[in-house]
Amino acid sequence: MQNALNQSIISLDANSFKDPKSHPLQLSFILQSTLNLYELMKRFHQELKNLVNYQSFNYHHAESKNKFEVGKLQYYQARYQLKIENTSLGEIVLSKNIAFTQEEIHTLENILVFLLMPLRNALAYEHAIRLSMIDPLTHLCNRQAFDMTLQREIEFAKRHQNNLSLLIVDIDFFKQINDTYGHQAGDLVLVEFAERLRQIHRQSDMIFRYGGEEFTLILAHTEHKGAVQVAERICQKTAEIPFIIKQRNVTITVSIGVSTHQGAESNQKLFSRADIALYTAKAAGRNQVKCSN
Ligand SMILES: Nc1nc2c(ncn2[C@@H]2O[C@H](COP(=O)(O)OP(=O)(O)OP(=O)(O)O)[C@@H](O)[C@H]2O)c(=O)[nH]1
Repeated sequence: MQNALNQSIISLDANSFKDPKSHPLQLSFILQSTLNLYELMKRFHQELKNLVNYQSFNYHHAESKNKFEVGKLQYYQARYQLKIENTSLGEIVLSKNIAFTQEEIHTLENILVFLLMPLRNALAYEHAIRLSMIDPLTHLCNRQAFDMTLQREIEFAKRHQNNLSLLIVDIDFFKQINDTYGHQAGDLVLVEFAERLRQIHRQSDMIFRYGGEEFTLILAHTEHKGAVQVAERICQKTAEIPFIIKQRNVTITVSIGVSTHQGAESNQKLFSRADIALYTAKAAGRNQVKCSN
């Protein structure tokens, strides 16, 4: 098997550009004019396939879990770990069912060099966007991420006629916790509660800190009955296992509103129904689940 590993230093040779469309300057411009990682990989692949014959193109960046895959992996592979100084920019694997020629490897290595800086920029941009979607206290996704995810999941559910439910979970009398034990202790309760939610609901990318002491869960592929079961479990487990605050066992409860997506309903409507259900649970004495009908 042909394997070219750890090619972090690649020599530049403009003569190897056989296709006039892919002149280095033009290629550089094409790659530098996007910060979107997916778009960048798409453009790179489009340019590269004019110069090198291959059947599959695979990009993977382990740290950010980004992937771009075209075609099915074949026996003969050219594999490159992309790096700038000590920063890993991921791995590119090209493959085909006959061996790469020396000329192809040479061209490939020359063209890869143009990807490095735009790739570093795109990864940094993506990282910054991701950070802006994370709540720094609980490390759950934040409200902005929730709005985007709910929109996406509703569209997906409509297209595939899947069930989708929403839970809004609000800690009861949280102000009292702050007032009694201090704001820092209140913060620790939020962190612990977020961790408990992760344990109860394994799809942690669908749990959000909506704001303050309010959390939301998007339950994809979940009909009304299943969503109520999840909500009941959160409610029971929260009340059942006391939180340790300043070496004291403190019982904390939550109220939960549940709604299940109906027909062509908008995300605002789905959210508003769960919110009304939450309000009903609070009004009915808290520590309980209420559903929207
Ligand atoms: N410690 C801490 N407190 C927060 C944070 N965000 C919001 N809060 C507090 O959460 C409390 C919410 O209080 P309220 O809206 O009155 O609700 P509650 O006391 O939980 O009462 P109910 O929801 O009606 O059961 C306020 O005291 C906010 O200051 C945070 O990040 N950390």
